[in-house]
Amino acid sequence: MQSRGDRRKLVVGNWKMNGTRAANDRLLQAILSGWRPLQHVDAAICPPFVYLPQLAETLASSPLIVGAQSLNPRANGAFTGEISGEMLSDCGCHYVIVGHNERRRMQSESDLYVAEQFLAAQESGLTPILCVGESEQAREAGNALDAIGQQLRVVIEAAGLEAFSRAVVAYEPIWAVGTGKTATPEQAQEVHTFIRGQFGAQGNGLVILYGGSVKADNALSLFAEPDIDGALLGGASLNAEEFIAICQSAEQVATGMTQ
Ligand SMILES: O=C[C@H](O)COP(=O)(O)O
Repeated sequence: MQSRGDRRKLVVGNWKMNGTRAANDRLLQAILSGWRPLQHVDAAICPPFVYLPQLAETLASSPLIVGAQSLNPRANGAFTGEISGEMLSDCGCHYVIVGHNERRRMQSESDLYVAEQFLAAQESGLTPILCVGESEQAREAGNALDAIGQQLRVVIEAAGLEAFSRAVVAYEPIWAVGTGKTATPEQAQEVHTFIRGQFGAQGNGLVILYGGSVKADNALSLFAEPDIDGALLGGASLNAEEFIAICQSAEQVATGMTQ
């Protein structure tokens, strides 16, 4: 049975709708020049679709992994403006984020649609990062775990538990995303324990990230929690020093766990 020490840590930078070719080059060069090798942590960057080839090329001989922010679940066809999983694989992606709360809200992506994306990602050889999280209202009403349980259940029913051996889950409380309000380590740990519990014995191997205003100065205390295996970063991933420092915090905690 896998334990906490067997799970690699993972830090994923979601650049959201930010960047230009020139700005990306500057940011990537700053990250690469400040990078210190990580033994127990994987690090990935998910830029906007149009910059995937740029990142795949720049990061090709680096330890940094490339991911995408979304995909259309169909294989191909008359879906103007959409991008398939096969296209993402073809562009050098390893991960793809599905169910990010910004897309659930702004693009009206339903739980069922997210489940289709999850399946399509795996069919294309990508590792989905499934985002779940509750609204502020749900938290205040004491319904946070119900809301998250429902989001997970729809994907588990569609894909099966075994599919999560090739997936990552990210807990992102909506009220903490881009707001500067972070869930306390204890609040996040409670939800991560709940999420892991939905997968039975298989949950021991599942990498579960926390996302929502993670910064260099709060990462260590979050990563120290037994069920927080890394972070999905927004704003902090646009700053090389912050991004590197957060990856190093994950390494520090992971190194402590293996000693
Ligand atoms: O995908 C990343 C999350 O939405 C977190 O964003 P944030 O770190 O800017 O709060």
